[in-house]
Amino acid sequence: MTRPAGAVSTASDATPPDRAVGLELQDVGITFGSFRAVAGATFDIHPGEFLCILGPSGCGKSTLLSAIAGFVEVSGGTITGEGAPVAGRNEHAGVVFQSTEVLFEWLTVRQNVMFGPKARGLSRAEQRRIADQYIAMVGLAHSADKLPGQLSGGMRQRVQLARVLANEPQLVLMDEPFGALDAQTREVMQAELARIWRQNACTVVFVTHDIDEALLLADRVLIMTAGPAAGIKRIHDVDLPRPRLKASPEFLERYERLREDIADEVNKSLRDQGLDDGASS
Ligand SMILES: Nc1ncnc2c1ncn2[C@@H]1O[C@H](COP(=O)(O)OP(=O)(O)OP(=O)(O)O)[C@@H](O)[C@H]1O
Repeated sequence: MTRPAGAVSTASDATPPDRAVGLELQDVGITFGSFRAVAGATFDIHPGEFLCILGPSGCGKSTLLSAIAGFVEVSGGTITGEGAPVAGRNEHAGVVFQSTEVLFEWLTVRQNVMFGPKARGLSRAEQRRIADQYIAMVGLAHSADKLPGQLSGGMRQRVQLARVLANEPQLVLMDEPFGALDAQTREVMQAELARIWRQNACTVVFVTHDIDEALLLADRVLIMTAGPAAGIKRIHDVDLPRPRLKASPEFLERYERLREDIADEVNKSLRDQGLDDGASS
């Protein structure tokens, strides 16, 4: 399928899937020793939605995502899923990190992706079927027998995505997964992710620095305040039909709204770091 440059095709009319999970965060606080990273974070994650989290560098986006994943304990408030508190590792969640260092370098692409299905105790035939399905989905069928060290950065990121998706998580948590990619690979990956999200009918929470990326992908964009004690500044509904075109007047108008909203927080954060305000414009 040919798409205009910069367009990401996602289903705006996708029916909320039965299997997708939602979460409710109520007055969540996260501290590291005496340092309050996040305070008073209250918001819902809707089942089946694509939620992007934007905020100044260092404000607490990864920390919040880690708490949702259950990697970091909350020091106050609650995170609940389907009415029950999420305790410990969130079993519904698959996490995609910015770094691809989490790949097993001594295993082939296929073996990396088979890892989850194998851990779930599926038969070898089933492990391979699932792995090959997700490897094909991220466009790496021709590289299934290669080692991660033989792949480019973008291909490694796709292996990581396939490995997480092979666990068929109901909730996919992504921490700037495309941050290290060149612009062109990033666009391809954004489109691929949008397609997989639609096809797998899962809930996605996606941390990014990039307003364009958030507007291309998200149903809603959550803006965090500058830290310490970062909270939720505002949540924007992205009421744009898909596919979205970066150059369209509607897109640019939303972009400006988000940019204005985030600018104060970025400036505050830069001031706190002793950097010039002008650098953020
Ligand atoms: N394990 C930790 N121990 C102590 N402080 C931490 C720890 N993890 C994060 N922090 C602090 O919490 C704050 C939020 O960090 P976090 O990595 O969540 O920010 P971020 O918004 O994801 O940053 P970036 O945009 O630069 O990736 C920072 O001040 C950071 O130094």
